Amino acid sequence: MIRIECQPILTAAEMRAAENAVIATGVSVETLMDRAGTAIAEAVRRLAGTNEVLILCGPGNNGGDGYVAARVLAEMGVPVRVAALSEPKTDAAKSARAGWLGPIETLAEAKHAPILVDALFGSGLTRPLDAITTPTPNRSPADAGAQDRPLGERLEFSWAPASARERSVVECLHSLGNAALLSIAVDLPSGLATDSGQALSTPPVFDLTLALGAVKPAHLLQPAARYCGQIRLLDIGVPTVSQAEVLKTPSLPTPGPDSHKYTRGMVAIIAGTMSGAADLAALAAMRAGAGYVTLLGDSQGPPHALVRTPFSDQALANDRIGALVIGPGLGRDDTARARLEAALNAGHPLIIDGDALRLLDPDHIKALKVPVILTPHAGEFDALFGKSDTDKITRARDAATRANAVVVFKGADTVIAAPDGRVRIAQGASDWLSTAGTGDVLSGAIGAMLAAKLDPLDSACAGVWLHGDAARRLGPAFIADDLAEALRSARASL
Ligand SMILES: NC(=O)C1=CN([C@@H]2O[C@H](COP(=O)(O)OP(=O)(O)OC[C@H]3O[C@@H](n4cnc5c(N)ncnc54)[C@H](O)[C@@H]3O)[C@@H](O)[C@H]2O)[C@@H](O)CC1
Ligand SMILES: Nc1ncnc2c1ncn2[C@@H]1O[C@H](COP(=O)(O)OP(=O)(O)O)[C@@H](O)[C@H]1O
Ligand SMILES: [K+]
Repeated sequence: MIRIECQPILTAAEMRAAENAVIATGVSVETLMDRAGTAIAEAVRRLAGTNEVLILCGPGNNGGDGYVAARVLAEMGVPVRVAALSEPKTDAAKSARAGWLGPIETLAEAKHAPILVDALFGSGLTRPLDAITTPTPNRSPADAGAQDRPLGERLEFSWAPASARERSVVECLHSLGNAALLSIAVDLPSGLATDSGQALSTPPVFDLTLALGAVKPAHLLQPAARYCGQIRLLDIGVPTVSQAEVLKTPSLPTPGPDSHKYTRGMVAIIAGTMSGAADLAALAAMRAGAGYVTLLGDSQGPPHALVRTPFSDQALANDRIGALVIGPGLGRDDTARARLEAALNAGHPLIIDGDALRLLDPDHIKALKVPVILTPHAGEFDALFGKSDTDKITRARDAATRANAVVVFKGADTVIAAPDGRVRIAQGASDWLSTAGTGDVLSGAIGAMLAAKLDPLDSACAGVWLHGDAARRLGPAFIADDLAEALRSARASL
């Protein structure tokens, strides 16, 4: 089981293409399925201890993985039962099922077990689960005494139309999941759309999801990600590359004997009508490691290390400024517009956030001659780039190209895109980030990275990583001020 940080993220089609490339070298689908099922079995055995395992198998290759895992677990001596939704439909899944010599229960009548393994649907799901008319065998395993049969004795049933007592797949999954001590999803919890991260049906929340061969968008994008629990990758010997990767721990420069405040990087923050937001961005830039932070505009109070200067074109003309943050608490009045115009013309690398995003359009941003990082939340993104039903990765990537800027599309599933098509997706940090001012903190943290001369994509990634790590450290009910302070601990952990 491999941690997913830094791993490539593949869509369902990209994963199929990667598998097909391996198959073209002479490796059969059955071999890949065997590798997947064996890796699942090994992971499950480590977690299950002596507890009984129930594996739910669907009609496709996800179900095939389940049958292989069941066979391998049984060979290892782990108590394991199988419940199926229907007969397998693919050749590989049929052959995997043939390798399982134990009984097969119907999903609708499956008895719960302490360890639940969901191999109903994976990356092939295209419709909601509720639309499935679950066929049930015309002779139930209970009637046939299937539970009492020894391993090795085959039960053959023909599949008949649904009976009146049949329950929906979603209902079965929820009740089996609730009754389990540990629930594990194979590749994805059944019900999720691999590429968009939409929940076609609502699965239960799993404890662990074992991604097969590669991380998929649904492991990280909301709402799907909330159902996955911990995510670990299983290697099935399929080489993968992608322009999209899971956000990694940054490697950041630390001061040396020759460092001084300006070599560490100078960040300027432009204040506006709500100066608290700019204060938060400034504090964040300082705690993220900037050597010199100046706030241009009106604000008061600690920290004393923050250099407060009235806004002026002259203050803005300081050529030591390595990153200029504009937007947090800026307002949208005439003064805000004038400050924004001055900021865009100042020639410094820019982080554009909050209100400033509402005062601009993509063409205007594209025309800028300096590196630009945009940090919109969903509302600001829609206002700037238009609403769309397309998935968040595509939207972020298209926006980055359109504005020729790095786009940090924020949320519980922050997607960072560069104009060249590279994408990084953050693993969910803390839902307690849903509090006022945390976005201001992010813009300041990114400012510190850009001023330290990281390239714009790396700056955005490092800022998002520090922000998420700081939030995780704080636990519940923190406020944005705490978050800015905690960036120091996040940096110290590197
Ligand atoms: N292709 C390969 O080489 C490998 C695939 N693997 C597994 O295969 C999975 C993908 O397999 P599949 O493409 O067969 O897809 P799934 O097993 O995810 O199941 C989808 C199958 O059910 C049908 N289907 C889709 N939505 C449905 C619905 N709502 N109701 C009823 N039927 C529906 C589809 O036609 C498809 O055949 C991966 O998630 C992974 O677990 C692994 O075994 C590794 C090797
Ligand atoms: N569950 C969540 N809900 C809301 N924000 C979240 C969540 N998880 C992470 N975040 C992060 O919290 C920050 C919120 O920023 P933003 O919406 O701009 O707030 P504000 O404008 O009050 O500063 C973003 O960095 C976002 O990615
Ligand atoms: K599954």
